Amino acid sequence: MKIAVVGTGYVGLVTGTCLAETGNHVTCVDINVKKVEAMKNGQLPIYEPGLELLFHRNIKQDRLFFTSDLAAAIEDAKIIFLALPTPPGADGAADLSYVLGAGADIAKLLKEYKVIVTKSTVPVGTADKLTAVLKANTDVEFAVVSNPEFLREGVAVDDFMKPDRVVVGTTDERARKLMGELYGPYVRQGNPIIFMDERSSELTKYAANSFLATKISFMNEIANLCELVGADVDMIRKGIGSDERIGKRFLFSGIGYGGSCFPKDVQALAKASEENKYDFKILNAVMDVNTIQKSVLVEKVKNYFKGDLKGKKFALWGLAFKPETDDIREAPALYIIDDLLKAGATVAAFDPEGMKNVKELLGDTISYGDNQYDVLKDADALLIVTEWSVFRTPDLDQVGSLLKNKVIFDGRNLYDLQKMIDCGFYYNSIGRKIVS
Ligand SMILES: NC(=O)c1ccc[n+]([C@@H]2O[C@H](COP(=O)([O-])OP(=O)(O)OC[C@H]3O[C@@H](n4cnc5c(N)ncnc54)[C@H](O)[C@@H]3O)[C@@H](O)[C@H]2O)c1
Ligand SMILES: O=c1ccn([C@@H]2O[C@H](COP(=O)(O)OP(=O)(O)O[C@H]3O[C@H](CO)[C@@H](O)[C@H](O)[C@H]3O)[C@@H](O)[C@H]2O)c(=O)[nH]1
Repeated sequence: MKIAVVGTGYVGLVTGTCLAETGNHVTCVDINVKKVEAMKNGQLPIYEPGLELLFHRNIKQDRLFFTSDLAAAIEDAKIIFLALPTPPGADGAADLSYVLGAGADIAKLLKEYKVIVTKSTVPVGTADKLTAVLKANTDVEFAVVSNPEFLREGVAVDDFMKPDRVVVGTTDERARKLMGELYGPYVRQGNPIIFMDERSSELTKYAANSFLATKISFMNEIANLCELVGADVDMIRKGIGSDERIGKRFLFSGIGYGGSCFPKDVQALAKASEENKYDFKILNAVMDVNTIQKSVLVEKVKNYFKGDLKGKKFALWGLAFKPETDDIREAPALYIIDDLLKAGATVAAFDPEGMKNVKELLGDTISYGDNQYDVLKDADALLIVTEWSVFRTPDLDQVGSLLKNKVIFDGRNLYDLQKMIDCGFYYNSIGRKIVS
């Protein structure tokens, strides 16, 4: 099938590449001309495990194309995916200008029936708004479909190729048939394509992200309580996670959820509720807990150093908002760096993939290492911020000898408490005993 994907960010590029992988002819279009040129030259603009292989294979076999010309991209496409940004506006509501703007541009180019699919995360009622924009600009028939994306960065290719479910919101029979045909190869293991109306589909995406964010904030509150009552959050995680009704996943307490989705989507759902005169109390609590949790690690540091961080040097392991991505949008590391710098400290950081983006954002306000040990020299303490695999089993003798003090603050609970005692570290993690 001929497909167009508008927007080649984390979602658009993965969607386009994975749709080409099952034999479709996919043209990806982006307004960022430099990015398009780089992709045409075989350069992948993001780090996403497994994507490079499929990207090169599908370009080489003439199934995956890039352009900045919208008309050329959509000319023969039966389905046009919109994978455009929906950032928070000043009031927290999702900004739909990219999606609606692209809708108007597409409408003016329509010559025959096409299916226009929103992959972007959009509030309830967007399909209606998009339909109205298209109708105002064309007399040609079309269908607007909601098809939210559930991929996680770092495992995006797997999530797209083998989704837990595909949600398709449409009341148009022709569109339903085309979407079913397109997604058939991705649900061969029996995971469902769940068809529903557009509004339910749009809300499903926000409900999923908000529920997951709620799980995380809940566990962060349990962790904070654990520290007061002398319990261990990791034991509690195991204890409740083995109940199938709760489930083992997404119960890890830490330094708050980040990334380009949870913070903005929880906020957008709260805003949409407010606009509908509904006081969604849980969401406000989830956001409040997350705001507090982002400062928990630096609070621990301040307590240890009796409030005086002036002139102290801190080593940071991890900058990306989660492992296996170079994405630093709403990364807890950025909040931690900001707090440390404001307190008069200096920061030396290492991240396997996230340093390029942080350098672009922060320049030399912090220093960077070539590897994780580089940043430890003469540091007053080490802070673990992202749980990259490479940080899981460090050479603790080397860590201890490079650091000025054998002090670790761990925002991801990577290490065994007894091991840290045996190695002579002061070790302060989340929701567990402080050991030294
Ligand atoms: N990142 C994720 O993990 C993820 C997962 C599921 C859903 N989503 C949702 O998907 C949407 C896209 O997210 P993303 O992370 O891929 O965004 P992104 O910022 O990485 O990419 C957006 C791309 O769109 C391009 N663009 C902007 N305006 C354009 C236009 N008029 N025409 C063509 N291209 C244009 C930009 O240049 C950029 O390359 C958002 O609504 C997001 O909430 C994201
Ligand atoms: O037990 C956990 C799991 C995650 N996190 C944090 O939650 C954030 C989000 O993590 P994750 O969900 O793995 O990454 P994303 O790539 O942001 O994916 C989420 O957001 C996407 C965009 O909407 C959705 O498509 C995905 O289904 C949804 O998981 C990160 O800061 C994690 O550190 C925790 O603190 N504890």
